Amino acid sequence: MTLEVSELSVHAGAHALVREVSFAVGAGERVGLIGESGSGKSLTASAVMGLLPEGLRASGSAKLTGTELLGAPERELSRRRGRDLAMVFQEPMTALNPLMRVGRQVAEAIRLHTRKSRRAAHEAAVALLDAVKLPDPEQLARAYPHQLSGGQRQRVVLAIALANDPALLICDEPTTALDVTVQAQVLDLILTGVAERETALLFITHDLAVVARVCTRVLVMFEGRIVEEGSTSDVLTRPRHDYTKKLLAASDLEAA
Ligand SMILES: Nc1ncnc2c1ncn2[C@@H]1O[C@H](COP(=O)(O)OP(=O)(O)OP(=O)(O)O)[C@@H](O)[C@H]1O
Repeated sequence: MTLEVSELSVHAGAHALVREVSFAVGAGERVGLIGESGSGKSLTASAVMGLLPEGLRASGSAKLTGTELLGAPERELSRRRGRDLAMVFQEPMTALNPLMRVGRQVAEAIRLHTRKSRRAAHEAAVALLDAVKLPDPEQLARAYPHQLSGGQRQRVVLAIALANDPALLICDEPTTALDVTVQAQVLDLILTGVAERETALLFITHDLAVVARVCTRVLVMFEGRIVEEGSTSDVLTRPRHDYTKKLLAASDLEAA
């Protein structure tokens, strides 16, 4: 298993926000994490990445390719983030440096984890910008983030995330801020990117139509726990838990 999470809890003092969550994601597998706002999806992902907000504490276990992430020293975690473990969040500007040309940001992500020369890293960066279907990538590499559209920025973030062929990609609402047509293009790029690399994908969203398009398996969170899991088609057509039934009834999945 690429990612094995077992009995993961997140506490704020004595208050449990994530409660003994266990799941696994295999190489090349695409797993959705769904649930209403506040159910604990983002905190589960943050705990795995070692990026919990100040004051929150994780317990249990989260192993990436067999090595424990929880409680690992920050130096070890920052070495693994961007190399074995990459993420894409909702708002691309939080992941990009506004003062640095985008090509250089992709190249630096490569150089941080490999011994490539500056020139080789630049060439690899342009190839990655091309792979995420940015127009005229050689030229675009010289742009600053504010010169790009939201969809183009998220493509740059995806290029950075995939730059070192990570074992695991975590996406937290990566297309929620984008127009519907741009959303579909970015989802397709995520699908292609993980398929080419056999990357395990953990995909957080509250959009069930997105889950149906992207994920083969789905986990449903409610009040900090996983209350249901199964293949996407089973969960979306024959939900067992009352909460999942309500989630489906409230969604516009049939219209999508
Ligand atoms: N730093 C924090 N301190 C205390 N409580 C927090 C903190 N961050 C989040 N929480 C609480 O933890 C719970 C789970 O939050 P989380 O962000 O994981 O939910 P979510 O399912 O990702 O929701 P959303 O879809 O809105 O992002 C919420 O009740 C939230 O208010």
